[in-house]
Amino acid sequence: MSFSIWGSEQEAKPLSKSLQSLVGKVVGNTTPRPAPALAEVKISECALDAAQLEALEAICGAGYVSTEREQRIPRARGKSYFDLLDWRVDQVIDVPDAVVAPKSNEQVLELLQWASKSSVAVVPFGGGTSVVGGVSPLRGRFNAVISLDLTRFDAIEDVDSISGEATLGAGMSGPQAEIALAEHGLQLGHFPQSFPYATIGGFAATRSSGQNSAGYGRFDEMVASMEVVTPQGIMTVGDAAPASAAGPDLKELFMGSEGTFGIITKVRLKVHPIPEAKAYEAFVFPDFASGVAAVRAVEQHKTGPTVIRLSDEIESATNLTSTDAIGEQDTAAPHGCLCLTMYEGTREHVASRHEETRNLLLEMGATSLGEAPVRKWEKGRFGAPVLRDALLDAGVLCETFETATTWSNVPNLKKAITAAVTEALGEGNSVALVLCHVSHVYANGCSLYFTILGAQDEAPIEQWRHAKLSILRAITEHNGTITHHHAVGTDHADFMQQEVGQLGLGILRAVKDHLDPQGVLNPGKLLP
Ligand SMILES: Cc1cc2nc3c(=O)[nH]c(=O)nc-3n(C[C@H](O)[C@H](O)[C@H](O)COP(=O)(O)OP(=O)(O)OC[C@H]3O[C@@H](n4cnc5c(N)ncnc54)[C@H](O)[C@@H]3O)c2cc1C
Repeated sequence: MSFSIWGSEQEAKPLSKSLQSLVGKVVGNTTPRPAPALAEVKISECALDAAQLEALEAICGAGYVSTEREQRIPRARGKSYFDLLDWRVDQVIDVPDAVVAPKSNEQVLELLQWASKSSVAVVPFGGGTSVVGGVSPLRGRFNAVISLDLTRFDAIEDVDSISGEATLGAGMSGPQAEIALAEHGLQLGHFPQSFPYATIGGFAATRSSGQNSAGYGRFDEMVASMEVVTPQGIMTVGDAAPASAAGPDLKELFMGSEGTFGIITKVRLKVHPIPEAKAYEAFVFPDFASGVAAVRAVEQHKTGPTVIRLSDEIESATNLTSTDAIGEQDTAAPHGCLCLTMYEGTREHVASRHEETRNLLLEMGATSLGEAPVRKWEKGRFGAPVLRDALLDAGVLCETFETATTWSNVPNLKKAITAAVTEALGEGNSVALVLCHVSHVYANGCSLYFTILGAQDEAPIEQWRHAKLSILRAITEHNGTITHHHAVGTDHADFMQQEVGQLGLGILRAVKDHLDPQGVLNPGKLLP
């Protein structure tokens, strides 16, 4: 993946005519702010001396410690709007002093113990798709910082197809994992939009949730156990048995710990047979409220779609679910809210789940649009983020964020967030287009995922920081979570006390102090 954009340069796409016209209408004139070439980026000096680099090489092996720009620059930022803007604003970028790639638990342990003795911070790096500042190379109170790349944990260790479990290396990307499992007729079914680049370890470290979560659950629900290396030792967390009552579940401590408690090196996952059949159907609802009521009914009656998503009126009208047609008049759902559903499983199950879900949705006010809109969405679903790069190059403010709440609070929270972002950007005369959808559902509530488009002002980082603060305040004041699946990183850390309370924060700090007494693991992330 290229350092300053989503995906590779070959995947980059110019803005389509329809998207240009949408931007022109909503945002007005903008000043282009293109990303620099790698050779033009100004970076921080390497703070490690020759003896330290030698020590690192003795641990990881020759060729697995690098201080080259080509290695350090791509590991300096994730893929949030802040991260992508950082490259586009002329400044010296703080990059990790070295990139190291250990290959075994023993090497990781030795590395963490060396870092603890040598006052060097360690930032675990999976796919680098964090959108919350999770991989930023913060030094904290240390002299130097290294990026610990998990790439060499890339093997499928063992597969128990009778029990439906497989152990995967934490550095395997989404596609690597699915290809390896497919050889055994198995599938994980975790498809976040970052699937092409994000890794198994990253999914666990951030409690990721994929687009098929209605069918297969969140990533944390797929984890049976994990191998974790901390400066204090190597451990396996989670149950060898399918369930256990032996006290609190320790794997929960590491899920969502964002590299601050330990390095996840292997994950034992619950997997299932590759589905035999699929079915698709899209619907339109007259408004968001009736759509939300219907999606809730589907989840509470457990009629069983694998994917269910509902766009609000503005997202439906801008055609956001169809990458190549964003901004075109949506002929499928011109007035109303688009709802996409997909079903996977055996032929009989797919047929019965589809029928039961469709009957319920129709009863609750939906009109069927057939299968074409869902097929289009499925085809383009990993491609949309590429468009953000073109928008940023053109000087457009474009970011996404998410939260979750109970069904009864959905209207209240959506209204509060929309008002907060519109007001915050409006103060600087940047009109904001606020799009929203529901894409992860639970019996008691759902996530709300927002996409924002606006005009960048002359200080775009400060502009978005101000807006983001207003959004987080609106979320915490209106009973949302600060993150449903993007995690905390640096961007949400100041709101962790509101999220878990002072006592809760104390528990997390006590765990950190026990496992990482010198505090070298990912300083500045998760914990304020
Ligand atoms: C375009 C785009 C779309 C996205 N869509 C989704 C989505 O649909 N659903 C979703 O959940 N998220 C999504 N994300 C967010 C991101 O992809 C997830 O947070 C993902 O789980 C990160 O995985 P990664 O391997 O890239 O981790 P990284 O970005 O490398 O790291 C994330 C955090 O985890 C830590 N970490 C990484 N690996 C390990 C490890 N092995 N052990 C300990 N700590 C580790 C890092 O230090 C960092 O703090 C999206 C991001 C982008 C850019």
